[in-house]
Parts: sequence; C-alpha cells; structure tokens
Amino acid sequence: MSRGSGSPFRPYDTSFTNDVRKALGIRGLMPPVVESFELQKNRCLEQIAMKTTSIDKYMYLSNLRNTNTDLFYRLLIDNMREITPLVYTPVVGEACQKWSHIYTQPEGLYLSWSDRGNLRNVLENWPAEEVDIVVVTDGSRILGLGDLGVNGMGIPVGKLALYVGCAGIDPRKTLPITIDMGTNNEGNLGDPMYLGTKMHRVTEEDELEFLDEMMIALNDRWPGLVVQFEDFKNPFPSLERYKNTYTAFNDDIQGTGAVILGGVMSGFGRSGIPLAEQRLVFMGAGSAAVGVAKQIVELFIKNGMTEDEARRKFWLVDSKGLVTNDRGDHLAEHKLFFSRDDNSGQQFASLEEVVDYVKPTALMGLCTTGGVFTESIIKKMAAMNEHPLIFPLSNPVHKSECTFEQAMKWTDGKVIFASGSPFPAYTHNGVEHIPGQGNNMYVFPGIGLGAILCQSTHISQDMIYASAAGLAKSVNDEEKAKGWLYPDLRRIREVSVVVAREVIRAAQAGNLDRKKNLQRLNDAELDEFIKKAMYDPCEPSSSHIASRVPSGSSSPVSEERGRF
Ligand SMILES: NC(=O)C1=CN([C@@H]2O[C@H](COP(=O)(O)OP(=O)(O)OC[C@H]3O[C@@H](n4cnc5c(N)ncnc54)[C@H](O)[C@@H]3O)[C@@H](O)[C@H]2O)C=CC1
Ligand SMILES: CC(=O)C(=O)O
Ligand SMILES: [Mg+2]
Repeated sequence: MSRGSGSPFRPYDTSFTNDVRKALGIRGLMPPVVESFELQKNRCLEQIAMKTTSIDKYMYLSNLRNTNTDLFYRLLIDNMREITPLVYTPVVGEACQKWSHIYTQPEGLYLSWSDRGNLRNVLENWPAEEVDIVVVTDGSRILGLGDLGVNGMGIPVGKLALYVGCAGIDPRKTLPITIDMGTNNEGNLGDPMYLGTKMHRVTEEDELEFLDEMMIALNDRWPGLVVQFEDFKNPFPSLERYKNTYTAFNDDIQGTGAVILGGVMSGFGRSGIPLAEQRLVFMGAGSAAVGVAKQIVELFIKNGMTEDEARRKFWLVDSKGLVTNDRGDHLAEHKLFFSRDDNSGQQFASLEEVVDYVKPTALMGLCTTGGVFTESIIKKMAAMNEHPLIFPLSNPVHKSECTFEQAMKWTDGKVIFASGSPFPAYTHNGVEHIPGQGNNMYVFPGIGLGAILCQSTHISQDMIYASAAGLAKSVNDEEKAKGWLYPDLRRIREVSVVVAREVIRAAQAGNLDRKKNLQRLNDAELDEFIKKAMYDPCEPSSSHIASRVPSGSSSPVSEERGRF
C-alpha cells in the first residue's frame, strides 16, 4: 500500500541486515548487498543529477517519498539546501501547473463538493489511525500562479514534507488535503486530463459551509489535530471563523507574517534606522501583505508606539495603486486597517510614484507579479537609504519582484535582501553573498510542532509572534557576522526546536496548553523533550524489525505499518 505523502510503508530496503531479511522472510527479494543510508543517499543524489529537468527530479523524489519514506526524509534532512527547492518552491509551482499530467498517485486526500454531507465517512477512508496535522488548500491561489484547482495538491504535500524534514513531525501522522470546490481556471476546465470536478467554483458562502463540515469531521476523527490553511484566494473568513474554535492557523497570513517579522527584527537593526523612522511600502495588499504588515505592527506596538502610530508606518499598493480611503473604489475589508487618509486627495497609481512620495526605508513585494521592482525603483531605494530593505517575496522564482543579482547590482551591494524563493549566491566586489530566503518554511514547521507537542487548544497571535522571536533568536553569531537575516537552512531542525519551544511557552502563558506537565520543564529540558519527539529516520536494526514481526507470521511485510 502506498497512500499519502506520509505513507509509512518501507519496501524491501537494501539497508535491511541479513537477520532482518530472515525475520521478515524476504531473503532473495532484493539484491544481496546490505547498504548504509549514506550509500543509498549517494545513489539517490546520482539519480537526481541524471535527470535533466526539474520536473523529472520532482517526480523522482515524489516516488521515493511514497515508496521509501525513511530514505526520502534522510535525503531531505541531510541535503536541505539542495532538495528543498525541488520539493517546495520553486519546482512545486511547476509541478502543480502540470499536476494532472504528471499524476501517478493520489498523494493526499481529495474532498469534493459532491462529498458534502458525507465528509466524516470520506475521512474514514484515510488509512492512518492517527493524524496530528493537516495542510489543506482549495487550490484557488497556488503560490503566485492563480487558481489551479485540485492541481494545487502539490502544495499541501510539499508543506507537509517540510513539516517532517524541518521539524520532525511523524510522516505517518500527516495528511495533505485538497478540497475540490471547482475551478475558474478555463485551462483546467478544458483539459481532458484535469483531475478535479469540471465545474466553476462554488460561492464563498458554500465553500465556508463545506469547511465547517470538514473541520467538525476532522476533529471528530482526530480530536485536537492541527489544521494549516494554505493558498486560499480569500483566506480571511476561515481564519476568523476557526482561529478561536480549533487548533488552526493560516500559513499565508500568519506564517508569512511571522517569518518576515523575524527577518525585519534583524534587518531593522542592520539598517541602523530607528523603528520610529521606518517607512514600509508593500507592493501587494493581499493576504500575505496584510499578514506581514500586521505582525510588524505588533513589533512597533511592543516598542512603544500606539496602534495608530504603528499602522501609519505602512503604505500598501495594490493593482489599482496606493490604497487610500478616497481612491473611489470599494476596499476589501482586510485593506481598511492600512488604508491611508493623509494623501490630501492625491492618488498614486504606480509603485514608483509611491516610492517618490513615501521615501520608504523598506520595500516588500507580495503582489504575484515578477519584475515590478525595476532598476529605477531599486536605485531610488539605494539613493534614499544607506541600507534599504528590499524583500521580493512572491513565489515561485519568476514571480519574484526582482532577483538577488538585480538588487545587489542596482544598490551596489548595499541592499538588505530576502526573497520568497531561493536565488543563487552573487559575488560583489570579490565577495560572495548568499541571499536570505524569507519563506514561511522557517516558522510553520516549528509552529505546528509546538502546537502538537503541548496539545494547544488554539494557535494564538502570541504563539505566532513567539515563533518570529524564536526565529530571530536562532540566527547565530557567525550568520550575523555575514549579515544574514535568517539561519542557514541546513540548521533548520535546530531552528524548529527553538521556534517550537517559544510557541509552547506562549501557549502556556495563554493557558492554551492541554499537556500541562511540560510547564515543569526548564528551557533546556523542554528542548530535549522536543528533540526526542522529532522523527529522525535511521537504518533499521535487527531488534527494531524483529520486535515488530508478529509471532507465527512468515512474511509480515504486507502488514507492516511501522517506521521501518
Ligand atoms: N515568501 C513567502 O513565504 C510567501 C510568499 N507569498 C507570495 O505572495 C504572493 C501574494 O500572495 P497573497 O497575498 O496570498 O495573494 P493575494 O492574491 O491575496 O494578493 C495579491 C495582491 O497583489 C496585488 N497585485 C497583483 N498584481 C499586482 C500588480 N501588478 N501591481 C500591484 N499589485 C498587484 C493584488 O491587488 C493583491 O492585493 C504570492 O506570489 C505568494 O506566492 C505568499 C505567502 C508566503
Ligand atoms: C510560500 C507560500 O506559502 C506561498 O508562496 O504561498
Ligand atoms: Mg502559501
């Protein structure tokens, strides 16, 4: 059986010792050699190198995850910088666009509109007894690629792979869900191979009713599980509805908010400009932009500003220009908090006009439109600031508002930079610079891990803020000396321990933790507890496997659901 990204079934693995093979009755069913994970990983890396396209590499890795879960995660954990871009952004974006064509296996659970009224029964079909965490999308805004319908399944699958790799969530207890509410993508509707229901999207009200049923059904089958909402075109209603009722959060609003808050906590310090003098222009005024701005507002408030003073540090620009009260259009609810009323009737249609008017210290890109941070705009940022913060955060790479190379060249190396998708290093004046990746993957795994371990009833704003503070704390002296805003991705599991610890502490402070005995642990003990709880795949020992062979069974492999 091979179902789901967290499918635990390990096939005849060449790391099985002869004793193990005997115990399982599988001698001869695989090559005779007994290999270490190390050797097997090298074979995997060789095979990945042989594939000439990113999508082939993605498909190879998906197959590995589904057929040898432990080996896949060993490979990911030990090669985080190399493998993450292949299973997450940017390649997952291309995989989603081609999902219905590269499809070989389900990868997760599909809940369709036609299943409404019956979702509890459909959940019964998922084979895992226990589920700790769900990532769910409706496919309506996949990265910056728009409505991809059920082809968006690559996103919950990829996010959960990072939950396992970055934070050691048990893969058997992860569940990727795509809800099939139809699609307004005419390309999908006209594609004979499209894997979703061929109908236009149901209304937002209908979708919310469906989500209500889903949340009840999920919590009925797996009480208290963590639910991460991901890549919904309009994620605000579900966040408002569930954040105080379930252990649920929205990664695009809150996770992104936390990761960028963590980055600016370091970045503002490096820029040398006091908080009171910071002015932030956001290109994009959607869920991610508002989520990020709101978290930074919290930072300003914690540093002595009133809420009103804090919100006035932000200028949001959407496809119609600067968001103002008197622009003449009906502003969506989520934009109102940041809408400007001090523009003296002037309207600004383009980003460059806004930059001239505001003279920002920081420029954030969350507008799904590649290249909008032009040479002219970036040069102006460098002329106005000794060290401008420029964060092109849209995904995948071709949606990035500028590249690292452009930001470095056009600011003559002065930029403080982070991007949503990874960019290659750039050598400036003979020194190699590695760009920061301001991606929610630095926090959501630790948020989920913390919430699972302390059995939090909700995921509060304080827990989200704590995750950002934990991330900022995780940048070590060596990384700071190199000017990095984020820790080395190769240390992500250490970082996730700190993030999880801070999240647990915030849950405890808010009395949201159900597992009260963690309160007795000091920080070092809590870190130890977290580390011990993390899945860390290793070669199976004879005793490990032998202990799982049911007595009287000659070949228990087909029954095997254990970690090996
Ligand atoms: N780095 C990270 O960790 C994350 C990055 N993102 C990226 O952020 C982007 C936006 O995501 P959401 O806010 O959820 O989407 P959204 O659809 O809610 O918002 C997009 C916003 O961009 C504006 N926009 C679109 N084209 C524009 C243009 N040409 N000029 C000015 N504004 C324009 C829209 O008016 C809207 O306000 C996506 O590309 C996504 O991949 C999202 C979450 C996390
Ligand atoms: C990273 C992420 O969550 C996004 O681009 O939507
Ligand atoms: Mg997302």
